[in-house]
Amino acid sequence: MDVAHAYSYFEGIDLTAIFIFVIIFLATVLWMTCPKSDIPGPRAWPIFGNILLVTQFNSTQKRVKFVEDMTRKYGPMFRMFLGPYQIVFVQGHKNVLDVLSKRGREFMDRPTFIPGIKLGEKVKGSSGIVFANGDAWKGRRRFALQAMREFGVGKSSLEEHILEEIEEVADDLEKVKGEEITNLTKVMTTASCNNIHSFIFGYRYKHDNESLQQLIKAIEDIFSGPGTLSASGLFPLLNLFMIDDLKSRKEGLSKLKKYIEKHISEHRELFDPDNIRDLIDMYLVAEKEESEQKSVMNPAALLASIIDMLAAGTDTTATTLDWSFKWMIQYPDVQKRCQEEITKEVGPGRMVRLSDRRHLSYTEATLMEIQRLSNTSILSLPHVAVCDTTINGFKIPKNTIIMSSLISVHLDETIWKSPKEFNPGRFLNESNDIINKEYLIPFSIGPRICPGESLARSELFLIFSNLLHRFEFSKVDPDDILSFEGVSTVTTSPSPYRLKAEPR
Ligand code: HEM
Repeated sequence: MDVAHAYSYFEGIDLTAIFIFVIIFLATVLWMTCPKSDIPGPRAWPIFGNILLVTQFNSTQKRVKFVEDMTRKYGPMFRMFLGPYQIVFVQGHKNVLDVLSKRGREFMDRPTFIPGIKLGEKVKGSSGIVFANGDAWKGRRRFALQAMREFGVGKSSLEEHILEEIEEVADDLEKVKGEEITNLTKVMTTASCNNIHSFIFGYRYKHDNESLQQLIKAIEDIFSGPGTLSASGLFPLLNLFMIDDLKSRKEGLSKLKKYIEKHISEHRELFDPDNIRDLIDMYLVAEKEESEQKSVMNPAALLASIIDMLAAGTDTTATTLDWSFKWMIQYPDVQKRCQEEITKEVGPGRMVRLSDRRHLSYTEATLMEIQRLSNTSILSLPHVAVCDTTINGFKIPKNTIIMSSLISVHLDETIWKSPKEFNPGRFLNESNDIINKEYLIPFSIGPRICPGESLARSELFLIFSNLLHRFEFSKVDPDDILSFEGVSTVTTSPSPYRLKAEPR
């Protein structure tokens, strides 16, 4: 067709009208395919949703500020879309307790359909506890709690292990007495990893042991990544040019897997049903008993559950301890009052034991205040709506991902007077009894509440009180200005700081 012919072909057709029609058609298609929601939030695009914002949320170290900015724009309940998946942020004690506890069963699953989560489970070889749902989750979680009762919390063997650990931490601090310490995080990570290690594998390492340091490095790799709601898990091409990559998490998981595989095969070889030594032996018993239910207890699930417990139990506890001493050097009067209480109730000649806890209310209240303000896990872990439901009048379709802001409960002005102030006294009444426990939820609440809570609380209490008993912690220079804004990866840790420890 020559040009003259082509021109005559369009003669009589209004090209402007066609152009407008095409634009309207495309705009309608775009509008119809945009993810929609009842809940306020930024405009989401077809296919991608709010991928850039989600990436920003994952990679920003100032996650608290990110959530504050979004709240200012869209209100306390807002949403973003990771591709087609809606993520709803729930804030304030009323809504958070409703979602996690009162109607916890409606929101108790994990979003295992998210590619970032699937990828992690693939590396592990199975789901363990943290990202399992249904009967598999229930069975393994029940097992972990039972093992903790058997070998952990309340058992003198675990207390002895923790006290041994504290002796080694004290030796480490003694070696640098009066000098500037900038790596308290490392000391605390070593201690908490060793504690959980002794519970799972039946023994602990000396601090300078190479295997222990490699184990810690693997756990750090898992926690330094973007977390599970990763944009690059959904669109792997993004790995090429975004910081939001999953590489370190994958590497950490593979290293942990290798380490644990070696221990499991050793346990299988030496297994003696009349001498159950640790969590792995217990699992081998359960595995045999549950042979009918291979989907719950099987070798891959054992391995994945151990990875979960090692990873979940190390970084969280260490980070809380790291925060604790930062608060203590900022508030020397609180530190002094804890020390006076410990000296009065325990005396100078022995270590603090778990049985001393009920006499050390002020020290206990101080740890509670530290957890309230430190918020190691600001948004808990993702949950998912298991059915169509509502939150605070907003429609929540099945499979909506829910991020419950634990920090918003801890800073809720309707519960706490001057919530940003550090004041352990808010957890004590006039008779020195602990109060206001129900609104302190650093371990979350409801069906998914952290199964390691009792173990972690024992560790925190023993390490914190014994170190205060032995050492005076202070700023290196009284003029040092400390920031209490956290740095977020998977957990939220204190920004780097320096301190010194002098034997008392
Ligand atoms: C200070 C220390 C700790 C803190 C602040 C903490 C906090 C949390 C939080 C907020 C969750 C998410 C709960 C939810 O989804 O609603 C969780 C889950 C979990 N934690 Fe901890 N945790 C700590 C120590 C531990 C320890 C020592 C263990 C080791 C046994 C552990 C094992 C787990 C496991 C396995 C889960 C997943 C539970 C499930 O999905 O059913 N945590 N933790």
